Amino acid sequence: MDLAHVPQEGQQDRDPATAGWRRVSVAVDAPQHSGLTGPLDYLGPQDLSPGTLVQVGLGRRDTLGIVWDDPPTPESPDDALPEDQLRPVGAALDALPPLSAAWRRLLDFAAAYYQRSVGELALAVLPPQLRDLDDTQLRARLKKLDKAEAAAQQDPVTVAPERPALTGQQAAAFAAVQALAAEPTPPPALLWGLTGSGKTEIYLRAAEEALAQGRQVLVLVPEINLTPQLEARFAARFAGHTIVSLHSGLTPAQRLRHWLSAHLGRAQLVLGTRLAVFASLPRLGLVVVDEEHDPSYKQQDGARYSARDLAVYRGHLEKVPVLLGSATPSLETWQHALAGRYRRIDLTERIGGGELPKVRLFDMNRLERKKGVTTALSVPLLDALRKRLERGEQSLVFLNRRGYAPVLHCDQCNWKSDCPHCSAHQVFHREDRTLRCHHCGVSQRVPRACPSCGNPDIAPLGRGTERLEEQLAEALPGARIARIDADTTRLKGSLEAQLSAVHDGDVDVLVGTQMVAKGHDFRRITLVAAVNPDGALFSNDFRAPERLFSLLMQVGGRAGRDAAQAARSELWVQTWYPEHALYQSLQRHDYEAFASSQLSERVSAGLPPFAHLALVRAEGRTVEAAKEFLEAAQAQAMELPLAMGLLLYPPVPMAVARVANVERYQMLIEAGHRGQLQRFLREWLPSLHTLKRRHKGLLRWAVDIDPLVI
Ligand SMILES: Nc1ncnc2c1ncn2[C@@H]1O[C@H](COP(=O)(O)OP(=O)(O)OP(=O)(O)O)[C@@H](O)[C@H]1O
Ligand SMILES: [Zn+2]
Repeated sequence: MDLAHVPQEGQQDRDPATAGWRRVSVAVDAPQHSGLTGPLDYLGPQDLSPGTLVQVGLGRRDTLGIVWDDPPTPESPDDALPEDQLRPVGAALDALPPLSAAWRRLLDFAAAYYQRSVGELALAVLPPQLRDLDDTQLRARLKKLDKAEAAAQQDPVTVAPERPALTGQQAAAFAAVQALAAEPTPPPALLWGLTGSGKTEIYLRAAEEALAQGRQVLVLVPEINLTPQLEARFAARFAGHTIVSLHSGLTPAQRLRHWLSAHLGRAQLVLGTRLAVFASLPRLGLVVVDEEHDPSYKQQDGARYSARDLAVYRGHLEKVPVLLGSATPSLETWQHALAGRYRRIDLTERIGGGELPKVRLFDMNRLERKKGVTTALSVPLLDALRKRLERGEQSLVFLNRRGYAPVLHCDQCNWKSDCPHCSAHQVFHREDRTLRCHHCGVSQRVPRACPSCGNPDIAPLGRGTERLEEQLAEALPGARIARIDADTTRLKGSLEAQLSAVHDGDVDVLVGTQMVAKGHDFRRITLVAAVNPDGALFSNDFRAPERLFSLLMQVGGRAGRDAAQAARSELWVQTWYPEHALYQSLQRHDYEAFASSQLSERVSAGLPPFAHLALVRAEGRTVEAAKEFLEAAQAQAMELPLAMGLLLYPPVPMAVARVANVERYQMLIEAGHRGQLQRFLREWLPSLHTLKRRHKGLLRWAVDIDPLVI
């Protein structure tokens, strides 16, 4: 039943205050499972423009809504409630200019594509504080914003910022970007450039151009905290301009302020993470997506959108250029470029003649195997590290696993530190003597003896960054060793402090997870070593090799950025499989060869970008609940004519099947055409809401379109 419109007592007697009002549609946060997907009809004044924020009643509560576009004329009069049964809208937030038609079309598209209700998505991407303010309070906030901006205008920056002369290649790339911007409907562009080839300078120039034309620029980055340098470079280049950031680390008040500044057209530059793709920008002129291949552009809960893909759609909608930058583009983007749908712009040389590090594939099979000897730090690697120390150069040791050891183990009874709530081990963290589950977060003190047999000799198995740091300290006495991972950077500002210690040369050997791989412009690193990267070669996850290749290229790209040292820069890969095609391409820095071999595997396996996937996940109190729901859902799907030609795989447990005592199952759907998949889902998914009510042990289900991990 349409709860929003249950006529309240007395409502039929039309209030004279609403005389002459008309039918308006309003997007409200009605979650999908209530069965209301589109905007709802209300009564509103004649002059209420689409995009205005209004208070409306929804069921028994009041909520914020957005006036959407004119309600469609219903096909039959029965489809719409008669006007005298519609509820009138409440107060409007008039202080705020309406959200633009382009913004509403972006939301319409995203909601339809990711199978969410438009109101739920639209309200979720607005700053949360907007819901709590009335028009008067909002006016006060706007006044404060005016004051702050007037104060900033007081000391205008007069000195023009320094900017380097472009290299020949950069000049050509920039000319290509300019040509793109001049087209009436610019296609998206892939800026494919080696690490350290000066991509950022191209973003800066392109931004300058757009700003000069009075347009706004949106720059998306994967994780803002990991790239303080990029932010600093934009801030330095555009001193005197209004730059705001949008990401989840802001306080609610900051987020509202920054959002307002963008919405009012005052912020000229918006730098943000994936959620910023939904920023309201009335004069958008350019979108940049840095490190476009990065998995963090994909939202992992709620509406699981890809900010990269939505950025491309937004560019198309608003006819503005979208620059996708990467040294190792996602295979989706690469394939678009190969097919000519995206324009490709290449930067093939490092700035200042810096060379890419020489890649050494270190064959672990050649090591003498002795029990108890650590293989993470092979003798030749330690020698190489010592050499750097003697020369006063820096090294980076990369291991994508935090903690001390992934598991504690008793070799008498074979006890392992399993998480009681998840199908995963608890990771041993030595620093605070805890066992912690990285899936559900549960943590406990390390037991003194084996909880199962009492053996006091329980030992860590395997190695994380914490242990690696300890082993390095033993092997390299006197070396200044630092570690950067999610554990050492929990406190606000600690990452920045640690990064600047590296930049200032206060660190000899840096140990870290993928956090150290991202765009840091370290100048003194001449050796990068990946000590144990093989795991991804044989993963079930078809994207694992792609991620490993880009991670290694990216982390290797931290070495040799200073031309003077580039010649002796090395990337070491300790591997049991030196002949593997992935490593062979890596050794030649040959992304193209890697991409082409991956793409041919994907063609034959029927995987993206040649097929389109959707994943339905179900979580239940029991395995049966989750599994049976998906089986019933599949049976319903089979009845639909639209399922013809689609592949519906049988439900299977997720890779980590149990998290926090919840059993997780998933079911994959594969289609040759995007449109076909979309039409099928639109028809099928609504029936799952009803189905859920019949499966009592089912906690929730969700759909993930274009899932990153399957
Ligand atoms: N034309 C230029 N002249 C001199 N220095 C430049 C020029 N362009 C860029 N640089 C400098 O070269 C270094 C590398 O450039 P930049 O960081 O833009 O590369 P990138 O391709 O973005 O690298 P990554 O992908 O590794 O982040 C930076 O220190 C930058 O300031
Ligand atoms: Zn757990």
